[in-house]
Amino acid sequence: MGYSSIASAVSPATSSLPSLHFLRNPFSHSSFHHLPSSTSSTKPHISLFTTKFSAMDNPKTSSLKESPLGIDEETEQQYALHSNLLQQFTAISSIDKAWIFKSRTDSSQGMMFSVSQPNLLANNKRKLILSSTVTKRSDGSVTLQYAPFPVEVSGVSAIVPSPSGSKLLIVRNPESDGPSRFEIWSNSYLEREFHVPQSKHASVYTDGWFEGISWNSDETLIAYVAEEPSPSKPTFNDLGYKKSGSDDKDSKSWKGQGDWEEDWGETYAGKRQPALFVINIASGEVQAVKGIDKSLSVGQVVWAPSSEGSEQYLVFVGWSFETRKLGIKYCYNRPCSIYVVKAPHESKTKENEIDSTENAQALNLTQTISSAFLPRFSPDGKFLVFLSARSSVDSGAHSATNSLHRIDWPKDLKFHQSAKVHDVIPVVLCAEDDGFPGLYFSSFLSDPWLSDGHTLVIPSVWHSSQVLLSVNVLSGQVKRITPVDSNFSWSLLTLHGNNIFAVSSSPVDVPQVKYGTFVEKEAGNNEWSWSDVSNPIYKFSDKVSSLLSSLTFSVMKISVKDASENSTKGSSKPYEAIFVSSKTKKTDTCDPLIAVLHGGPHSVSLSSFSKSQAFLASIGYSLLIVNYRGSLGFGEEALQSLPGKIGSQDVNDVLNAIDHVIELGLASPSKIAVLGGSHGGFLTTHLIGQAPEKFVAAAARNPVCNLALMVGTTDIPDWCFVETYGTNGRDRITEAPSAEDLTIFYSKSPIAHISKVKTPTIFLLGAQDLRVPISTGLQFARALKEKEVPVKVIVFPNDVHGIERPQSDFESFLSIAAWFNKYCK
Ligand SMILES: CC(=O)N[C@@H](C)C(=O)N[C@@H](C)C(=O)O
Repeated sequence: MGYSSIASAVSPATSSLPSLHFLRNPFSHSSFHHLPSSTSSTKPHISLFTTKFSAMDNPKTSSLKESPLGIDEETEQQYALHSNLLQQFTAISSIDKAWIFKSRTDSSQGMMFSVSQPNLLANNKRKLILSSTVTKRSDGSVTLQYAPFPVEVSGVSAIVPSPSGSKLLIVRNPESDGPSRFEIWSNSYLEREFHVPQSKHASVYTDGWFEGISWNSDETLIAYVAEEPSPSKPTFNDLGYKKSGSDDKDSKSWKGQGDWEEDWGETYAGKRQPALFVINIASGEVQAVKGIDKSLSVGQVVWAPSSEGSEQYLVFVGWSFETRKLGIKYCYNRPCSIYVVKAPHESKTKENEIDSTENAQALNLTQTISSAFLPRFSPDGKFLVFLSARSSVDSGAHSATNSLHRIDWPKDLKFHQSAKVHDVIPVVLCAEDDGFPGLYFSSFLSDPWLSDGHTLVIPSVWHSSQVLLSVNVLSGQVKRITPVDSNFSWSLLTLHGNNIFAVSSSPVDVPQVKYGTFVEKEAGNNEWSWSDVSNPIYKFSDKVSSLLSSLTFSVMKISVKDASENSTKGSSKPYEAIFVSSKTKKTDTCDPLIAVLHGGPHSVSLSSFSKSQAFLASIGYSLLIVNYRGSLGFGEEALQSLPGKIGSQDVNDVLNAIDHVIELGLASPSKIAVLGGSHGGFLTTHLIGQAPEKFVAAAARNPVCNLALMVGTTDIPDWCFVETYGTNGRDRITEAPSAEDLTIFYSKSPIAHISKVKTPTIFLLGAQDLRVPISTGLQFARALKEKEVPVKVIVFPNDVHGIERPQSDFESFLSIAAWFNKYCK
């Protein structure tokens, strides 16, 4: 999710740990240094309006001096004042993943942590691996002994241990048109290395959505998802067209562009056709899986259980589309199904070629449900469990409450399209006060099972926190297994048997690794017990530590103001806001307040650690992070109350939450700023138009300011219809909106209120954003400038919707701090 809606797990860290670059270890490659696609450019950002209008203000209202650098003196001072602190926050590492391996001895096991840390200078993320040994003490607790140093891994796109833990697959994706590299490591040596050329396939998907990399049970084959080779392009030379078939490159010919093909939109630029492949790790032979209709994009592949001598099958998710591919990032409303297909096997034909075509048509196992993804087999292979976003598909909302399902797997491998789909956890419409609000998650561990073989452990959003749940997939019983009295957020790292490693954090507490185990009490009264274990990277700056210890947070319930007789029960229940403030009240006056608004709108701000928010709180702001109705984690009725009412219900929920803290004496009405991205930017720019007296400063990151402009240029025009009209809007979706549609889009947009805006506003815009194209933010900023409202715009030329590249993120929050300090202190 974007815009810190779900902050990543982060650990205390130090930037002074040595990084070892071994020439030949599993994670480094001497000749190939992979950078995430978004990190390759070092071009400076373009700050619009910097010459004529100084770095920020309108010329008529500002008397700021312009420095030769194009930065005014005040901004320079602010940058100098806060940049070092922001760097210290930026340097805090995140614990991204962990793997636990089979026992070395009865009491100890090997474990590996993957940790990342932004590298501002290189504008990429440093990835580190730290090994450790877990030792179980007689009292049931564990200790972790880490290797003395982490190892930096570069150029690695995916790390996937084999089921037995005796082999490790390392995938290195090409930067441009080189091959994809597969390395198979065994203990400490490289067993095999294969280079798969672009003519076979382009990059392997490691995006967390289409991604699926799966070892078969005897560890001889790996199934994975990769981009199909690009379609051939016409070649021309000085005589005209060069007939196809000749791939020769010479200086006298050139490649044309060929037909344009739709891709999957935001963050998937150029990704058109994820397809299935299997590599044999003895021979390096790569086969495309046959029998899958070309109209399907596929992902999330796993091997079906197999017995010796029987055929092997693959289970995967397929996404189809009608006339165009609509953006898929953050959009769970794209219909998808689970399929089964025979895995390719090598049988020699007359011509001695590998043939894997017979009887190979993929079968859709979930035709009765509009969405089925994240397939996982039970350890005994008797059933297949999957998640469904059918509420989202059926309503058109981009994300909604999920449900969990089960199919019994046929022993005789005779598959039926009409396989019975059992409901394990249905969609929760309206939760009892402290009851389970429904399932909200979109990724699983590859092996999420407790030792009984039928209980899953999953993370899920529960109001403003992420908790861990156990789900018995036979009985449908759901239990919250992280402490009920904790309002921290938890994420799952790995589990083994009934032992869980997780990370827990809060807005004012850096992530802490936790160990959880199942304590068997009297019959039927088993409990989970949680303890702290040492963090993989444990040192961070004393300054950050002391600033964080001066902060506190609470989760507030806010009563709904506009509930009517027609409102559903779920939409009349209180929503929540996370309030972060200084522990000590220094004077009679309150600290200035920033209302922080997530995007989506069907996303959530979690009670987890976010570096940028902690930085703003540390420099003297209280934060009110509002989970307005429509957010994930509060049941389906509350979520579905928003589509059709954007720009009013959500705006009023935020104003109501702000009034709540003012009434409690926690904020001063004259010192309120607002900050949000995407739909949170829609709210930010709406609020300064609809409540112009309320806000003294605003910051909008890739904001939706004009739906009438966005609808024709975004990768998700359907979103504009559904959020504007509600579920009925699905019938109006078209590439050619009518004049009536455009009028309604305009009237529901922040731009409709522009004449009232007077709040100084900073805009942070990613020029590569396909979701909310830069034109909508620029139009609003230019209109404000025309009205002589103080405006600053920073455009990040190589950033997409999330503006997450380290230098862009750093400059964004430093500039937001400077802007707020100028107008809101
Ligand atoms: C579905 C979607 O991407 N909506 C955008 C307008 C938005 O608000 N995006 C969220 C997810 C974000 O935080 O970027």
